[in-house]
Amino acid sequence: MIETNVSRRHHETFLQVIQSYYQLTKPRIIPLLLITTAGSMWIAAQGQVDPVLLLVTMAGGTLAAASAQTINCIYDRDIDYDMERTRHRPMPSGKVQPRDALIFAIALAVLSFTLLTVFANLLAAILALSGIIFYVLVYTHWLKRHSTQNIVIGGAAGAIPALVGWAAVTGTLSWSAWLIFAIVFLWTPPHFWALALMIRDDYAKVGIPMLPVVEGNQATVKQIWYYTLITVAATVLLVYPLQSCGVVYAAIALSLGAVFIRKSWRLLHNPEDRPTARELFLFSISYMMLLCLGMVVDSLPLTHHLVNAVVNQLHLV
Ligand code: HEM
Ligand SMILES: CC(C)=CCC/C(C)=C/CC/C(C)=C/COP(=O)(O)OP(=O)(O)O
Repeated sequence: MIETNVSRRHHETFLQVIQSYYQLTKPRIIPLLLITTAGSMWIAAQGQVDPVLLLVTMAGGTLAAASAQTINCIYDRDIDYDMERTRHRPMPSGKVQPRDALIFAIALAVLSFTLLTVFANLLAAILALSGIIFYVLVYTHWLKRHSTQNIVIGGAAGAIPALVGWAAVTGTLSWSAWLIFAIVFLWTPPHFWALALMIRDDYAKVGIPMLPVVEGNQATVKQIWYYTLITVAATVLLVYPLQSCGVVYAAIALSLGAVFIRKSWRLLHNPEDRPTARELFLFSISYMMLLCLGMVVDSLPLTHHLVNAVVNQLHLV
């Protein structure tokens, strides 16, 4: 009986340790990063992605993002302790020691690099590694605590998974790859600043110079508005002049863009309204997810057949 209790306690502790390491990787953000990788892979492969390559690239991307986030958790443990939203993360709550977390992060990065080099290619591996380095050095160390433009420039790290996907399929980077990168890059300010408007006080408390803290809500919603317009305009360039996507993607991108612009417009006229900011933040996630799924669906051979059939029918009429 006593033995059973002891082994149950060991079991619980083991599960808690696993859970703490899992939390260090900020796992809720990773699926969307992978969806941008997938969108890019499908366009690059013209709708026919090798399932093994897909699996390897997703795994490599996951490991790289997890490594980057873990190092960010180590570095930011001081401010994470002071903010309500982040106080219960494994580092500030003392569940994982910095040294152990660092070993974990390095192991993840090495695994990611090896996996991508062996089963995808060196360019994909180098890009993923540069994503980690950029996120840690440029965003976390250099900009986050020092500039209102922290997430604009730092946001480039979050756009790198799209490049990884393209590189994994083709071994090179093309204009379309850079355009998908640009779409995620330009989308990041509306995504993050909408959230920053909601949790401005938390950032102010720890002295992080997020735009709403330093320049106020009015200036922030104006910036969100401009970035929203440029993001939507950028999504169209994949159709024309790059011709990497067709009508199905165009319809999806324009419909999503219209909603994104409408919500951003509402925030522009209600800069102090938290529910409006929250709505835009939540929509930004659906927007990126559906846009990338639109890229995938558009690129499928079946979609091309259907579109051609419809066009032929229209010609006959
Ligand atoms: C520098 C750029 C970025 C910053 C500063 C940022 C910041 C944040 C923050 C602070 C949250 C709230 C998370 C929480 O409550 O713990 C969040 C949520 C989220 N972010 Fe971002 N983000 C950035 C870029 C991205 C990118 C590139 C993606 C994916 C393409 C992304 C996907 C998400 C998702 C899916 C959520 C919701 C997670 C949930 O359900 O809780 N973010 N972001
Ligand atoms: C290819 C590759 C490895 C890319 C990795 C890039 C990456 C991890 C991007 C995510 C960006 C992000 C969610 C930042 C959170 O900001 P924060 O850490 O300031 O948020 P917090 O206030 O919640 O700590």
